[in-house]
Parts: sequence; C-alpha cells; structure tokens
Amino acid sequence: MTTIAIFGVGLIGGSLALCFKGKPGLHVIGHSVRPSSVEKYIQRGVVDEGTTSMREAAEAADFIFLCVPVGNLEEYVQKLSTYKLKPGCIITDVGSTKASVAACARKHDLQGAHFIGGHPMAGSERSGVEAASSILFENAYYVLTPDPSTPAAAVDRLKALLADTKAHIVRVDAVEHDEIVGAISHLPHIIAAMLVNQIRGYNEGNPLYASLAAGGFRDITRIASSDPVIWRDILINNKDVLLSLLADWQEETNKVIQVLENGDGAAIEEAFLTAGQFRSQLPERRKGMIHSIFECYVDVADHPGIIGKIATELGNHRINLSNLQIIESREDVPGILRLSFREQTDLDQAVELLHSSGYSTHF
Ligand SMILES: NC(=O)c1ccc[n+]([C@@H]2O[C@H](COP(=O)([O-])OP(=O)(O)OC[C@H]3O[C@@H](n4cnc5c(N)ncnc54)[C@H](O)[C@@H]3O)[C@@H](O)[C@H]2O)c1
Ligand SMILES: O=C(O)C(=O)C[C@]1(C(=O)O)C=C[C@@H](O)C=C1
Repeated sequence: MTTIAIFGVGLIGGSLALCFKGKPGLHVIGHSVRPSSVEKYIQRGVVDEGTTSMREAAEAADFIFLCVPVGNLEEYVQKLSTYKLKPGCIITDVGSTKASVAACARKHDLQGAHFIGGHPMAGSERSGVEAASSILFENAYYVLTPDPSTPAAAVDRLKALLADTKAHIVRVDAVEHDEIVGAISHLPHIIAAMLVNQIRGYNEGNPLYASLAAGGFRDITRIASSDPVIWRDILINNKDVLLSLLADWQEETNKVIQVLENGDGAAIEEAFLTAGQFRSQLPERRKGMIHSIFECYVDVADHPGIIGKIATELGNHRINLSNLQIIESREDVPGILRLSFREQTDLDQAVELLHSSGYSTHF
C-alpha cells in the first residue's frame, strides 16, 4: 500500500486527494490541526483517513504533499526534517512560487527523504475543500522543479503517482518558474484586483458602475475574487520578480497614455491585432489556459422534453452552459447528454444541481 499524506486539504490539496482516493494500492491521509476539519474531509469522502497529528501522518507516508499557503511552506519543511520519515519518502508541495521552498529544503537535512517542488497550473478563484474537484488538473500543466542533484528515480516515482491527475508534467528550473509564473499568473492577479478596486471607488460615487459592468469587466476580473491570504503570501514571496514586472507594466501604461494623447489609431489597431494573434495561439484545451472546456456526461431517460428541462434548470440557477450535445439517443436506450462549460465553477454547480435532481453524471 502506498500512503499519501496531504497537509492543507483545501482547493488544491483536496483536489489531489480526490485524484488519488479510491485508486488501487493508494491510501490517502488528510491532516488539519482542527478536528472539525478532519471530520469534514472524511464526511465529504475526500480522504481515507484523517488526523490532527502532523507527525503521525508524515511518518506513515510514502509521499507528502504540502498544500498550505506559500507563507507556511518553510515551517512545514522544517518540521518534517525533525520527524522519522520513511526512507525514500518524497516530499513535494504545490505552492505558486518555487525558489524559496527549494532553497529551504536544500538547507535542511531531510534524512533520506527527497524534496521535489511542484506547482499544478490549474486552480480557481474559489478556495477550501468545498471547491475541490477530481478533474481540476486534467490536461493542465503540472510543473516539477527538482534540484539537479535529486535522484532521477525519485522524480520518476512522483511523476508516476501524478499520472492520476491526468496533468502534463513539465520540468522547469525553480527560479525560471517564478519569473514566468510571475508574469502569467501573479501580475494578472494584481491587475485584476487593482482594476476592481479602481471601479469600486468610482462606484461609491455612482452605483451605475456596478450595474453596467458586463462581460468585459467580469472576464478580466474573475481572479480578483481569489483568496486574500493565499495571494498575500504569493505576492510577497515573489516580490522581486513582481517589482520588475510592474515596472514594465508601468512603461506599457505610459505608452498607452502617449498613444491616446497622440490620437494614434494605427498604434491601437496594431496593439489589439498582435494581442489577439498571440492569444489565439494559446493552447485551447488546457486548464489554467484560456478557453478551457469543462465537461460532464449525464444519463437521461428517453422522455420528450428532458433536454429542454435540464437546460432550463441550469439557466434558472444562472449556470452558464457553453454547449450541449446528445451522444446517444435511440428509442430503446437511455441517452447520454454531454454538457460543456467554460468555467470549473459552472461545472461544479451543474453537477451538484443535477445530483440533487436525481440525475447521474460522469466525466
Ligand atoms: N488557488 C489556486 O488557483 C492555486 C493553484 C495552484 C497552486 N496553488 C497553491 O496551492 C496552495 C494552497 O492553495 P489553495 O488554493 O488550495 O488554498 P485553500 O485556502 O483552498 O487551502 C489551503 C489549505 O491550507 C490550510 N491552511 C491555511 N492556513 C494555514 C496555516 N497557517 N497553517 C496550516 N495550514 C493552513 C487551510 O486550512 C486549507 O486546508 C497555495 O500554496 C497556493 O499558492 C493555488
Ligand atoms: O484559474 C484561476 O482562477 C487561477 O487563478 C489559477 C492560477 C492561474 O493564475 O492561472 C492561479 C494560481 C496558481 O498558482 C496557478 C493557476
């Protein structure tokens, strides 16, 4: 039996637990300092076993996943270095920054355990185990940042385990990771939050701002609703990279000011043309990338009007369906309906609603 201990059973830790739980030969232990949280993980069926003892979970584990906020990772690595871990145990994390935790692991004697930094490039603005999903990582990139000195066999063991996430594993240097992810994830989160706050200020003087905010504003600001503590830790941890990116952003903003002052229409066209071209080249069906498709299959009885009924029910709950397709519909067999959504949250809500209405869904 391979035992996996998860510290921080929230959105990411809970989603990993759901990927592993029930797979042959795997046993998942979830840890929280709060007994009520441990009870919740078990009740929700996210873990096989729960404990409030960090030592107990860590010493039983073949794999340890640290899924706590970035600001807590180092204290976890330090504590693990004082335990009697299984020889060859693999410690990994899912933090959104990689250089500092890698440096911390290098500093401690992990007594035969191997640290391999990790970062799944998938997530959501939601948090907590309630938002966890077994399909969160499907088709997403999952970055590993092992030190060059990490034995290849240890990296291969972790990769083999992560196959259950259905993510694409890529190896990236930890410092390079922080530079790139700073640009494609951390800077956009700053911009989204600051933009919302700018509009929030205007809205205090005139509530029409919020009333008229439509697709454009919502599309660019979804991630402004992300967890404040998670993002406080990420931004402070990646401060140097972000200060440099913000300086570039300031320069870009100055260029736009100049273009507008000059009434330079050609420059505006050029900016939207090049941006649109680059954006359309982004890979489509990868979570963490733009235009992900989130799908589920629903078994439906062969009743007239059933499809309309499901679509109406989703609409009544403001769940945005992006596509609907009948896979099988013959007189004598039940049909299968494929429902597609653009957002993980829409899929999660739809599945919950369909279950409560007695439909079975599968992925
Ligand atoms: N949210 C995303 O989109 C995303 C994506 C990839 C990676 N990450 C990284 O994953 C990690 C977890 O993020 P999440 O989105 O799952 O957050 P979350 O809030 O859903 O889960 C965090 C978990 O850590 C626990 N926790 C919170 N504060 C703690 C503390 N002080 N000590 C110990 N445990 C604590 C919480 O109880 C919870 O179980 C973070 O390091 C984050 O950078 C997040
Ligand atoms: O989709 C989202 O809501 C996310 O914010 C996911 C996202 C991202 O910026 O792409 C956020 C943080 C991570 O560390 C990885 C992925």
